[in-house]
Amino acid sequence: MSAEKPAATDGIPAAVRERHAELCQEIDDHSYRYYMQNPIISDAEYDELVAELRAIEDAHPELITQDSPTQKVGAPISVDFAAVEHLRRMESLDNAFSADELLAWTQRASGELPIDAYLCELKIDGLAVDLIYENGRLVTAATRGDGRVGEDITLNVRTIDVVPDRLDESVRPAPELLEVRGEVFLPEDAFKELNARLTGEGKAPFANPRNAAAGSLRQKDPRVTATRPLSMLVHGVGEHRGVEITHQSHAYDLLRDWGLPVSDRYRVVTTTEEVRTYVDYYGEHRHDPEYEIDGIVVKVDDVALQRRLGSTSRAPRWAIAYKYPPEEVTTKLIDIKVGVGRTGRVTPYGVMEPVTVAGSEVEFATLHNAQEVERKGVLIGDTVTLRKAGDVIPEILGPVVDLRDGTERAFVMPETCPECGSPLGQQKEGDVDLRCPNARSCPGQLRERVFYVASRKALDIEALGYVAATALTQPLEPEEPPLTDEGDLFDLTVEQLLPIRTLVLDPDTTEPKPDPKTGEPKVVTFFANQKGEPKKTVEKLFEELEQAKSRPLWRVLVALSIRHVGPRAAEDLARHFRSMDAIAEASEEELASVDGIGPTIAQSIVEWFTVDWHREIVRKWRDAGVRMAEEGAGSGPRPLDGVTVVVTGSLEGFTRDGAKEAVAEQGGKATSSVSKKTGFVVVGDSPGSKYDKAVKLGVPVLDEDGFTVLLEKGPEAAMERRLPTE
Ligand SMILES: NC(=O)c1ccc[n+]([C@@H]2O[C@H](COP(=O)([O-])OP(=O)(O)OC[C@H]3O[C@@H](n4cnc5c(N)ncnc54)[C@H](O)[C@@H]3O)[C@@H](O)[C@H]2O)c1
Ligand SMILES: [Zn+2]
Repeated sequence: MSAEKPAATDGIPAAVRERHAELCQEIDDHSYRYYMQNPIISDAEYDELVAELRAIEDAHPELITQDSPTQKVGAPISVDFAAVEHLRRMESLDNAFSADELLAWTQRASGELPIDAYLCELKIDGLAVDLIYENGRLVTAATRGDGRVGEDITLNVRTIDVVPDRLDESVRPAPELLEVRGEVFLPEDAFKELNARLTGEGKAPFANPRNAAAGSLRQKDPRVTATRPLSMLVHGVGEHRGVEITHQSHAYDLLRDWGLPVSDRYRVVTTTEEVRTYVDYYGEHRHDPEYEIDGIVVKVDDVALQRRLGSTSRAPRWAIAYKYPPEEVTTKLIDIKVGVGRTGRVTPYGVMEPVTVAGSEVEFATLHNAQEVERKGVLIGDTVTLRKAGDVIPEILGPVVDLRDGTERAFVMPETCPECGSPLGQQKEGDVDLRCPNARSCPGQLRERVFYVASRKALDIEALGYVAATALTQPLEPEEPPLTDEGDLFDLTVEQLLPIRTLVLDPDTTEPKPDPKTGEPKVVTFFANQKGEPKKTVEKLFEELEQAKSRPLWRVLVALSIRHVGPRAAEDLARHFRSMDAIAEASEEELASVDGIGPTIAQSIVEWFTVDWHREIVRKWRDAGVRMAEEGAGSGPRPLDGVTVVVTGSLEGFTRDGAKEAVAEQGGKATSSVSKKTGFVVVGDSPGSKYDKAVKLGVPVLDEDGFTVLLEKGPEAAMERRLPTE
């Protein structure tokens, strides 16, 4: 190739030329690792390198050679496998990194040719595999390799359950020749189990499901592959004889009939707007499939038009991959610390070099328990793959083992509570969790419980946030905190609050936040201003505490932090027993006989009420005027408490206002605009954009019958009546 390179006298700055060469080398190295071993950078970082290379080549097309990573497909092939020449070239895909880029592509394509339909499908993050069936029998399976020649992995692919050895001929006979393309992947759960098994055997775990799938499939010994629950979905046809294929979707019908695994998540659409809807839908439902996806693929459905559009050196012009913003990044796991929660559970969490993923900066990720740390096989000091999906909490997937340098060390679960020093223990034999037994006065547990009393799930006291909870339970000054348990919460006085000075703790880690000016831990007088007068928040706090006293009984129950008693169980208990006393006096059997209350909850409640200081909390709250019983008939928790409902279109049995009143009567709120917080959207005849919005946001949709169920039986029963929206 070097002979083709233009001489240095062509005006390209030497630095650009050098960077170009460096990028080509670096990208080739990463490709080699990715396809042959395990990658050491995330796909997003890799894509950035490629984008930089492309930008240089766009500015200086003379630098482009056939050898550039922008011009070729995939990887070399390993000597561990025999080489197989593909009957038809296996291509890569061009990428669009924004919806606009994608739509520009569809608009350009439809401008050039009379395209009447696009097929949209998920871009599975697995490995490309080529299957060849001759007269219905699987004869070869191969990796993509460089697109022309791949590796023979027939024996390994035969171990995959969903790949038929013989095509099913019950609907139609198999063709003489059929080359099928698809993606092999390891389902998410199987990935987790595999890593647990590997670490249990003292072997290196995988960094993410895609690497695990590749490592499992490209085994020299197919017996090893057979132990890995790989799966496959097919998404294309190469060479074929003895069958006519008119459309991509037609191919999928045939493949499905022949017993090949075809996804049922693809859609054939006719407009650009529908392409966008599909992209948006899976943007919100990215984790519905059991495999990882990194984008969606849009293909021209008509095969004759595909042929007319043809291919570049590495990718078809009739398809494009839209990539979702990356959710997986790599970062350094600096430390593993432990925190103590509201119920005394002590949980390890990873402290990482801060990294931006899915639009937010992530620095911490829970690791649940010591066993989980072991199962994931991560060491302190590892580079790890971190995933943050939407508003889901960030998760460490696994270590990048190839980057270890020997300085990494294993996490050891501490034996004492990080907040109060009490020796940790299991509550029951066989528990995976370790707990701090010092429930009443462990500052960590008390702070978390007080914070929880104020949460939306419980008494909803906005002015009592994490700093206030810290200030009340663990101030720097005065020495005696106003609260030594949550019993005195409703008896606080302004005089108690004003002298308080407190650290500002980070709710995620319980570590002090630094003062940006000094770098020292930040200390505040939370309730008093500089003159020592109460701040606005004090008035608000007392107002909200007053309001909290008349919240429904079930919320009071939740606020007590009885293990296993969340909002749902609390509602069932309140509805059945109607007073705190009745619940406190009920036997385990009586409790367990209530609908929705199992033996675990029943036992936990009885145990809770045997503790003196617990009963004291109830007594003090009652004395302070906190509601301890449902008042009169019909004023109990209603099925739609806290649920917002939007009714759109016309219903037969209700007028617009009638429907709203019916919702309000059951404790719900009828609103007119759909948001993520909407509980249900009820659609009558000719619903409009609200229906589309509900589908887009994943809000459950009900018809009129479902609405009646919602009013009579509540949200849970209504969920079972939700309309399919896919
Ligand atoms: N982390 C690393 O070090 C590293 C190194 C090399 C490559 N990579 C990753 O691989 C990508 C490049 O690989 P590529 O050339 O395979 O391109 P690609 O993954 O962007 O797209 C092409 C491939 O998508 C697959 N695919 C999945 N679902 C499909 C569907 N429904 N229809 C058609 N094809 C589908 C096909 O196997 C096809 O070969 C990079 O963007 C990067 O994300 C990462
Ligand atoms: Zn403790």
